[in-house]
Amino acid sequence: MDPHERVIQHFHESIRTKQMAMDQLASVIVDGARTMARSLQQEGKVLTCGNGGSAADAQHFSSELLNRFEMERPGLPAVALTTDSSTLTSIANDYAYNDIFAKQVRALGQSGDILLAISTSGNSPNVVAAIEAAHERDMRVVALTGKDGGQMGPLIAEGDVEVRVPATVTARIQEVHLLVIHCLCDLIDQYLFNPE
Ligand SMILES: O=C(CO)[C@@H](O)[C@H](O)[C@H](O)[C@H](O)COP(=O)(O)O
Ligand SMILES: [Zn+2]
Repeated sequence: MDPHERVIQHFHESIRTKQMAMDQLASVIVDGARTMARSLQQEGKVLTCGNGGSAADAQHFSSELLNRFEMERPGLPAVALTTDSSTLTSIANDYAYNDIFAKQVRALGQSGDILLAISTSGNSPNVVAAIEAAHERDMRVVALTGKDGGQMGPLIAEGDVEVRVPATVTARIQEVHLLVIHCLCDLIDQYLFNPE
């Protein structure tokens, strides 16, 4: 094992995946940002969820909305459903781990809100359940997925947007998800605060 070579290989694969994603995903990312901006313009909010690295991504996105991305502007309403350990542990303890996001979506979600659902496999049962809960609440879903979209793919309904990264390795998919999140933040700011 040559560690230097392995690092170079990670960079090469990340660059290649981002290039493929750029070619395939630019317009669907624009759709996702437009869907979110429209909701925010109409007093909606964004709820975010995911597991592991995707939980970090969910929090990353919500903090950039609540505070700011690159532009000076008022905070925007977003809630990461991954952060309240009392709520997460009580739902997991009293009901099931699979319900940790769905129960929060049913409590906080209102018609016209957005769920940003992040899963590299599309198969995390708690994220799948959150999408079902969001649809019950008449919310739209912006899903960041990868691989074959997993169980989340078929749940994408009219008005929802799925950004499916064309890759199978979790780390590569996550690296693109972060870039997509920054594109969404930038476009939301443009739609809301710099319209033509
Ligand atoms: O960050 C990583 C791997 O790079 C892990 O923490 C990863 O996010 C976790 O294994 C997740 O549970 C994977 O869930 P998902 O992306 O399939 O929904
Ligand atoms: Zn990771």
